[in-house]
Amino acid sequence: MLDRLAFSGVRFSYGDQPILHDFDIHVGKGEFISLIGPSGIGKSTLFQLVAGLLHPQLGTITLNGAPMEKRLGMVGYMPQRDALLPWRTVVENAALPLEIHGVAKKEAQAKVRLELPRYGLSEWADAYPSELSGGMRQRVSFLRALLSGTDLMLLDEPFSSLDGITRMEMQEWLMEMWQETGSTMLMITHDIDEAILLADRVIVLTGKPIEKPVELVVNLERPRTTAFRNRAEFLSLREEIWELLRKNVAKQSSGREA
Ligand SMILES: Nc1ncnc2c1ncn2[C@@H]1O[C@H](COP(=O)(O)OP(=O)(O)OP(=O)(O)O)[C@@H](O)[C@H]1O
Repeated sequence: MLDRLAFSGVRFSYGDQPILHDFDIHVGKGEFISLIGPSGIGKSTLFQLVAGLLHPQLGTITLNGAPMEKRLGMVGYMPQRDALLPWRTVVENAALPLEIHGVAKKEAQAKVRLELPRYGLSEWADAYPSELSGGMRQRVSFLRALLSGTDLMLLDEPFSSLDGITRMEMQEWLMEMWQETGSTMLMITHDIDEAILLADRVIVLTGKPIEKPVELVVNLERPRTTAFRNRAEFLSLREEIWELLRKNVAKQSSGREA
């Protein structure tokens, strides 16, 4: 089967600061991939390359096996903070990508209203972002990204601004949405437990430039709940990822001292 997304031999640098060197990843259709790595390693740069906002200096990025120059609009993007427009209601915010694609306003908003129940937002259709909780705002943001008409979603630390309890609720909710929609998801997170709980594979990004990402398969059945965190397989994966990250941080700080 064709990869939904593939990086082959990708090289990218900002001036003389190398970020990726001969970088390969392959993401299958419908997979959930978590990307984890230390701050500043290049995770957001990776997303900008996927979205076509940046271009590799060498190598290729393909969607469904085809190299695409213009990928903007072919991926849905959910940022760390919801970036909802404060002067638009829930329905008006979520309908935005449909309107941009030329769907008439009335029709776009009717489509959004049909979706709201499974986002737990039926009662909030005409509310403004300032009236919503953080979790609700992120659900609107997710719906908006999904309505951009693609099944390839980039989630950039989607729950980092939420409190611990809401974050756990949202993780379970996202797993349900992923299973319902069959979307392909790439999620950046700094949270090892979140990375494992949600993903089929965790890709650990280390090194400067990032060269050979370490990929760990999460062999836990689905559906999963946050209680899976206590399982022996989960704990051993967590230890393995932490070891990889710790080694890398230690290497970087000894490099700085040298
Ligand atoms: N437009 C740019 N021009 C020059 N350097 C940049 C640019 N954007 C990012 N960088 C640098 O590239 C490196 C990787 O940045 P990036 O934001 O991709 O990392 P990150 O892993 O997403 O970081 P964080 O986890 O802190 O969000 C950093 O050292 C950053 O300072």
